[in-house]
Amino acid sequence: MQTTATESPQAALKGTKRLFISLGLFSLFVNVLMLTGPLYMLQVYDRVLSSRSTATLVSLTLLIAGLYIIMGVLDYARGRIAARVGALIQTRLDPKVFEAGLNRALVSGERGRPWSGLRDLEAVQRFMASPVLFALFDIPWTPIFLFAIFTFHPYLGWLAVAGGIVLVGISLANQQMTKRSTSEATATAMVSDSFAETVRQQAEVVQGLGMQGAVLTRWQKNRNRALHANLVSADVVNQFSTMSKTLRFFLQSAMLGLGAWVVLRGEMSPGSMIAGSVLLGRALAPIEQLIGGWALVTRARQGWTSLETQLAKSPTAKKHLQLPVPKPRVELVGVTVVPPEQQRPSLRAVSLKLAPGQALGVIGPSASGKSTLARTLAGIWKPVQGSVRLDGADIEHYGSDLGGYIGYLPQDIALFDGTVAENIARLSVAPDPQKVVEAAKKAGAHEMILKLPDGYDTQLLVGGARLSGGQRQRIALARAMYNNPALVVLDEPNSNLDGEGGEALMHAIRAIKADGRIVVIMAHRPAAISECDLLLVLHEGVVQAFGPRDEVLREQVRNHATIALRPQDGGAQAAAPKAEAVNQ
Ligand SMILES: Nc1ncnc2c1ncn2[C@@H]1O[C@H](COP(=O)(O)OP(=O)(O)OP(=O)(O)O)[C@@H](O)[C@H]1O
Repeated sequence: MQTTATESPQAALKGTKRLFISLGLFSLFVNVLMLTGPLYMLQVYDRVLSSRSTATLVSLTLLIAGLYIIMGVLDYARGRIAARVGALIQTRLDPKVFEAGLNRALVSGERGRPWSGLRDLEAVQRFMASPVLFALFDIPWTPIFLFAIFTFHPYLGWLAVAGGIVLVGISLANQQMTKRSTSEATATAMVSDSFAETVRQQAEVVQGLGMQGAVLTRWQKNRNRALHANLVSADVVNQFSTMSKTLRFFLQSAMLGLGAWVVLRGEMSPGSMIAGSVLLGRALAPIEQLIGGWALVTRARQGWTSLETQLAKSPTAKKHLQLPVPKPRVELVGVTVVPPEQQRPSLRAVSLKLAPGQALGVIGPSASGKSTLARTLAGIWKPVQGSVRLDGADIEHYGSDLGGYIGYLPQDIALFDGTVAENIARLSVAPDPQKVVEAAKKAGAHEMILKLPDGYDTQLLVGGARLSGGQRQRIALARAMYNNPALVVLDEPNSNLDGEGGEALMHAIRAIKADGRIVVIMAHRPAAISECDLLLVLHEGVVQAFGPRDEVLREQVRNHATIALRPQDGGAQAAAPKAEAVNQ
């Protein structure tokens, strides 16, 4: 059976039909073999006891022992098959669900929201591996067992049918009453878990600002709601489970009682009386099992539906013809960008061209669109209008290869669980040591990394070294430089750097330029643009100026001086000559 990744839950079921048919066949044999118990009793009571033949008893017992062994093997086999179908579905859907989680996180508004994808999938897998699934396969046999009871005596048959109807009623009521509490328990547990995770990640802020009490109260609110919903659901399930169990016990005794009465009337043998009672137990067992495991069924069903919606919403990466490795030429043509889930563009009609070996500095006040431009250049946000071109091709046409051609250093740096080398190599399975060291050297981080406890093999995050903000930023810079990307985008690269780190950054920018590649630096601090040839000034998402750095700076200073010197009631003209003078 292929384990290739699929795009939807339905597609994940492809090819499993045969496995489900074999589950049905195994269940058929298991259920047929279940008849051996009642048949054995029938024989023992009606034949052995009356004939007093020990030989018949021994041979019957040996026969039934063999049949029970076969039944056990078949039951075990169907359990294995079902668990593997569950695992197969999970393996097939895992990549798509994981990707859907990533896509969802890219939509800013969704980033902090709890996401249930992987848990939904696990719920489906758990259900497939549970005996509750077999209750569904066994239920079709209930009418057959009931029919067998009818063959003993219609009275017994009717009693069994009545009992069955009451149990089905109980199971439907159970289903109805646990639906709401189960989904509430799932949703609130997710919210509280996700809050706990955020708090754990921000433990230092929580400690530093004395927020422990407040976060605990907030977390407990949802936690308790989940607990309450779980309790309600467990109580209901327990209540119905007990009802059904008691009813079944009673029915089995009632069956014996009714059977005895029928035997006394001479209308049935004593063996049928016992066999009828056992058959009744078998007929009702799947219903009882379903009632007990209903929470699992509901959760799996919710998970399946939720996966269908989530995966349908998550865009599928288009297949692209693989383009050649791009040369470092970048062009923005009328690029307008609206951040995800926002209405207003944060970048409007930006056009510019960058040639190999050029460094562009982007400046502007807070919220002027610098990070938006960085994300757009890195292909994270797509323009609603215009296009970003790398070596003449729209960056979208590079598909998933794009990341390899671009180096991106975001404002919020995240390193991953792994060694320094693995982090620099962007978590590739087999990092190329030469390329790792080359990137670190170009980023001016090599010496700093060598001083770490295990150098490039220093473990980061889980159980590993705690790095300073500057060290993290320098490793992230090396990661952006890995494999010599045609375009390197640095969003506030010097926010955490000291003098040495700042010098390393300048070294990195010079290295990119010397290689004839392109670097774009979003900057707040003037030091970061000292190596830039070009400067772009953004204001409220609009280009205010673009051109050679010194020209743009001069223009900016002139404008600034013009505004600063402009009399409140006068015009710019009056101050202009003075501004000129300022520039000279
Ligand atoms: N993740 C996001 N989701 C939605 N809107 C965003 C997001 N990031 C930024 N914006 C919006 O885009 C606009 C431009 O923000 P951007 O981060 O690009 O500015 P910036 O110039 O980088 O600011 P700063 O210098 O403070 O980092 C802002 O109005 C902001 O509300």
